[in-house]
Amino acid sequence: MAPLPTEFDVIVIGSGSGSKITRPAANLGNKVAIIEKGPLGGTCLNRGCIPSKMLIHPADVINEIEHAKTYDITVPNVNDVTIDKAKLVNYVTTYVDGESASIDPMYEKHPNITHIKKECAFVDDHTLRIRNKEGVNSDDDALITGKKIFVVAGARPIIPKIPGLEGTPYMTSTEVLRCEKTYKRVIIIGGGYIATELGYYLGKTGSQVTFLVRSGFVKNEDIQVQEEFTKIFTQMFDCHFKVSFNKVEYNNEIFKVYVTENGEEKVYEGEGLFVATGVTPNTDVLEVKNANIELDSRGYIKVDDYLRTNVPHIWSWGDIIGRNLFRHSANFEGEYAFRTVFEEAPKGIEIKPIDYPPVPHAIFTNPQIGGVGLTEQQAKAKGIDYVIGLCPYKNSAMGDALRSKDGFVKLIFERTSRKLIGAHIIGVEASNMIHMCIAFLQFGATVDDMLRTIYIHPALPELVRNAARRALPNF
Ligand SMILES: Cc1cc2nc3c(=O)[nH]c(=O)nc-3n(C[C@H](O)[C@H](O)[C@H](O)COP(=O)(O)OP(=O)(O)OC[C@H]3O[C@@H](n4cnc5c(N)ncnc54)[C@H](O)[C@@H]3O)c2cc1C
Ligand SMILES: NC(=O)c1ccc[n+]([C@@H]2O[C@H](COP(=O)([O-])OP(=O)(O)OC[C@H]3O[C@@H](n4cnc5c(N)ncnc54)[C@H](O)[C@@H]3O)[C@@H](O)[C@H]2O)c1
Repeated sequence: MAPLPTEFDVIVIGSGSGSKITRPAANLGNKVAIIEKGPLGGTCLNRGCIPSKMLIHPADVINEIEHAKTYDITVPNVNDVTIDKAKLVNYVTTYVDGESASIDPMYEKHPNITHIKKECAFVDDHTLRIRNKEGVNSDDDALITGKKIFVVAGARPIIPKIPGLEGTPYMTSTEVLRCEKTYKRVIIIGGGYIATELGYYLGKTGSQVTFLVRSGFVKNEDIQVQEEFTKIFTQMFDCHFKVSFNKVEYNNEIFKVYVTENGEEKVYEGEGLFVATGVTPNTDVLEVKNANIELDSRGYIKVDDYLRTNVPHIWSWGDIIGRNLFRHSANFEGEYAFRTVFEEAPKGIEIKPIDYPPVPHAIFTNPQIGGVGLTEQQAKAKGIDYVIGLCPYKNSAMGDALRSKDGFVKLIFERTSRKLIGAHIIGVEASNMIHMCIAFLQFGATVDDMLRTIYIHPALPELVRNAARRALPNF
């Protein structure tokens, strides 16, 4: 490898939403270093959003086939429907690896970009060491300096300290997404985004899954969404709640998970164990303390309303600041950082603090969940006088056509202004349906605005109108 240039105008650490700076800043003539220890594209492309959704869709197809009898369609031997998992995983892996590899030449060919394919760590607030070996600092590590540094190094799965777990071949999401094997039984620890999405995928593609959940499923959702989700998921899969974990054993290719459940000691067995208990920021590996970058109590980087750290020439966003752990919010932040630092500041334009529109989310299970704005419990905690409108899927023309038994649209309005303050959807196409509510919320729509809108008949969004109608008598 040719010796690295040592001085840069801009250093970007992390190639996920860090991509919002790398090429745009280089196109302006800045000498940019992008430091990425893994494949280009970050978590979303390589081990997150993209591969997970590509695997979940075939699981949805299997689910549809299993429910064919609802429409009097006979599928011979419905219990024998199988999937070539190795082929599917191979297809998805090839796709994401190809997409990632396609970013490489864009960086390699750019005259102003130096792509450093190694792990880095701070030496001081302008200097980074480029490690020859991951996790180890050595005297022959190269050092580079940057005038402006953007820390967009994300987060990684956190592993709980359960006695016996360390050293066993458990899987995190990273391994599940590339696992070609179908384990007969998989035990899943966790009940959040990753456990439910990938647990659904595993459960529909040939494994018997057992969810062991510390508290309950999808705890950040509106309380009624949590209840509906739990009702549906427990009909589909073996689910256990209020579980505490005592120890894990792995012998003869079988995991045994020892737990206490409702005061009773129990043991669950499986050939696979999937741990999905949240993430931890990559600030430790980066040795951000050497740059005196302030962290919060959980180890996430503290930034102000301009995404600046306490060090004036260092900015940060995305998972590593722990605000919203989504690719869409990280992209929004990255675009703000580029605009303010490289476009507005040099022109002397007064920089405004980042103004987040409502940050929506979706969970791509079956049923899907889509949400934006306040949950009912948040509205209550804030002392807001609110009005609810709720319409089950089955009370709509398209819901009937789909033979929906479950799911609903729930809208929350502020009583005096009549404005929408929260929308929560659980059911078919919830991740798409929520978008009209995102727009209504962002543009300050009232219940009356929502009812002055013409909805296509008989499309699913009529459910949103029906929920708004049902709110009216409650004002
Ligand atoms: C299984 C799964 C499914 C998901 N599904 C969704 C979804 O459907 N929708 C959604 O919005 N979000 C989803 N997410 C979350 C989403 O992937 C993240 O919020 C998003 O990718 C964060 O982007 P980022 O730019 O902050 O960090 P990342 O994309 O994680 O980028 C950080 C990069 O920094 C690199 N890095 C870290 N430390 C160093 C170092 N010391 N030296 C060099 N390089 C370093 C890492 O290799 C990484 O590539 C999912 C996550 C997972 C795990
Ligand atoms: N569709 C999406 O947008 C999507 C999909 C996947 C992941 N993500 C993002 O990735 C992040 C990480 O996802 P996740 O599912 O790992 O986190 P999460 O916070 O959603 O869920 C973590 C789960 O693990 C449990 N848990 C935590 N500590 C535990 C412990 N010590 N023992 C047992 N259980 C424990 C929690 O109770 C919870 O059920 C999410 O915050 C989310 O923003 C988003």
